[in-house]
Amino acid sequence: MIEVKNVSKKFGDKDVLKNISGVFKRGMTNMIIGASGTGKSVLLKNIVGLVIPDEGKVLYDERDFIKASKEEKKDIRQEIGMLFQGSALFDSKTVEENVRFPLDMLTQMPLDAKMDRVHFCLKRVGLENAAKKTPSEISGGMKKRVGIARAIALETTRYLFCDEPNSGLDPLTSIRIDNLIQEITQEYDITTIIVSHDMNSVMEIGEYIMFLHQGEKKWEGSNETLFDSDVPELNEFLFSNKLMRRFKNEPSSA
Ligand SMILES: Nc1ncnc2c1ncn2[C@@H]1O[C@H](COP(=O)(O)OP(=O)(O)OP(=O)(O)O)[C@@H](O)[C@H]1O
Repeated sequence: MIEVKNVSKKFGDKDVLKNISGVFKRGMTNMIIGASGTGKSVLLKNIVGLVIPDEGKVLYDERDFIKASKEEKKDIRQEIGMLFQGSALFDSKTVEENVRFPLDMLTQMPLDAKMDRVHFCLKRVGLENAAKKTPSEISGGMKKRVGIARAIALETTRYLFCDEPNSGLDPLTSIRIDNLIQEITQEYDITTIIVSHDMNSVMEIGEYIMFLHQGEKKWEGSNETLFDSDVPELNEFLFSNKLMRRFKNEPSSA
């Protein structure tokens, strides 16, 4: 579980995050959603320690990340897997070398054990036959899978952060990636936080959703309750496209 308590952040005189609190539970796909420029990525950066909040706390299973010693921070970082926007793979390395990268950087494991782990992770994401390929030889969806395999390569992974995991993917591949992230979250009992403005993803896997608007948390809930809200900013966000407006105006056939 990750708890964010009263987090605020200013850049210059601009309040980018205003007193944000929320609980991201273990074994659940938690999402931070909102329009562009509303503070989603800055909140994620505050959670992972790339940005230090001006005020507030970030607790990793009760461990205060901001106040933690260097050693404690190192321990927490070993438990974090990141799936970056655009996958961020090394083009010159093979798929297998990309997945091995965190093991090379952060562990003293013998090579045999590393390779076993790499192949286990590649198998889990359905890429056991692509181990020797380079990123330029595989599709966008496969690259995301490599990114997921790399994010869970460390056996210590307890937290998974995904920044726009579906960017650049077609809707069907996006849903497959969403489902894979959700399965892995449940299977390994990970606390997953996904930053997204993809409504398909939100509806597919948004078990806990935090909606940000201009740096403020305006709503929280699940994909089950998303459409019951009377928060104008959320409704404006949800019904910003024609398809959703049509869905809103169609009487239910149920
Ligand atoms: N390092 C920084 N210095 C100054 N301003 C910043 C910095 N990082 C982000 N901002 C500003 O903070 C605001 C929120 O940015 P953020 O990247 O969190 O938005 P976002 O909701 O993730 O948007 P998008 O969906 O487009 O990625 C923006 O106005 C951005 O310009």
